[in-house]
Amino acid sequence: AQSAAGHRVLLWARDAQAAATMAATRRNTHYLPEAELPAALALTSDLAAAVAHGDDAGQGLIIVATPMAALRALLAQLPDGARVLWLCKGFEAGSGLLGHEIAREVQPRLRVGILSGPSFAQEVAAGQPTALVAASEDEALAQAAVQAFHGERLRVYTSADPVGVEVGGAVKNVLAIAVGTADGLRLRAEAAGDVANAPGLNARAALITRGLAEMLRLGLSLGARAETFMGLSGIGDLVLTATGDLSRNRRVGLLLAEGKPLAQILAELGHVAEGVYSAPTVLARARERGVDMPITEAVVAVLDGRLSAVAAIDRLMGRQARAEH
Ligand SMILES: NC(=O)C1=CN([C@@H]2O[C@H](COP(=O)(O)OP(=O)(O)OC[C@H]3O[C@@H](n4cnc5c(N)ncnc54)[C@H](O)[C@@H]3O)[C@@H](O)[C@H]2O)C=CC1
Ligand SMILES: O=C(CO)COP(=O)(O)O
Repeated sequence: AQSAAGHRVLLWARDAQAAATMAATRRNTHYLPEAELPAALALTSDLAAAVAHGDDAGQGLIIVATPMAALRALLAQLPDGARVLWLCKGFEAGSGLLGHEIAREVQPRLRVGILSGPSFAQEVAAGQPTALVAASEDEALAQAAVQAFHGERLRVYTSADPVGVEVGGAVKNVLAIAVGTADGLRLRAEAAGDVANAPGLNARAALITRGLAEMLRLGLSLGARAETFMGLSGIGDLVLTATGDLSRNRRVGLLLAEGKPLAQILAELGHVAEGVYSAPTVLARARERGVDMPITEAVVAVLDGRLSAVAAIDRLMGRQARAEH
């Protein structure tokens, strides 16, 4: 998309063979087979060259489009003052940190922001209409993201709430696993011709809405603004990921409901499902702050193999009655 917008884009891949194959075939057959790479897109496996190109003496934009697990190492290699946006969504496993917290820890002199929102990569690559949000405490950087990416097929809004945008992106992945699991149970029940007691469409709407309440509670406790969760990176991405079958996190849930072991699901997926890695850290950070996140808690227990999908629904339904807000 950036090439199409007329920018000089140099795409870095850590694997030299993969970079060479993409340069020759103009396809990324493993990760995005449907898309033809634009002719103007250059490729390299030389990180220093990619960083120098993206930094462009502080005038360019570096976009980190790796899983969350690679963000820390990449940020540490960027020069002082570089302008960087990342696309990854999650809490770092182990440290439990969000992207902007990692940046503050490893490279406080970067100018940082997040590009997030409901955006399946396949649809973006196909030029299908998409709306995103660029979030940064640095207003000029958010505007630079708009300059770079906003166009006929991609609307980019700005936000000054990176905390809210990152919490939304991280928590919606966990909730998509929950909704995928419930939908998987429904599909199984329908196939067996016995839907009595199975979670249906009512349950899906309840999980999305009560999940949004969990996201909001955690976000507020971390300093986010409430209105961010009503936006593209909150409810927008939650609806997309929880209900769209292109979602890898939703697919993890669908397969958990079939009783498949998590290790097998992840091996077959071939892509990252960030919710699997974020779920325990979301829960840990929520507990630190005394925030109640029962759906997240159920997802963690199902992923750990401590609770079956059916028992998770029963546990959520069996909770004590309370006020909605
Ligand atoms: N695929 C999508 O529709 C969207 C994904 N995201 C987020 O973007 C991030 C990346 O997602 P995808 O690209 O879809 O995942 P993916 O699993 O499909 O692809 C990951 C890519 O990162 C590379 N990679 C993995 N580990 C790396 C490392 N240590 N160093 C350098 N490169 C590494 C892989 O080779 C591959 O090219 C995730 O945090 C995801 O939540 C955000 C919006 C949409
Ligand atoms: O973040 C996404 C869409 O906005 C992609 O979701 P998945 O990682 O679940 O595929």
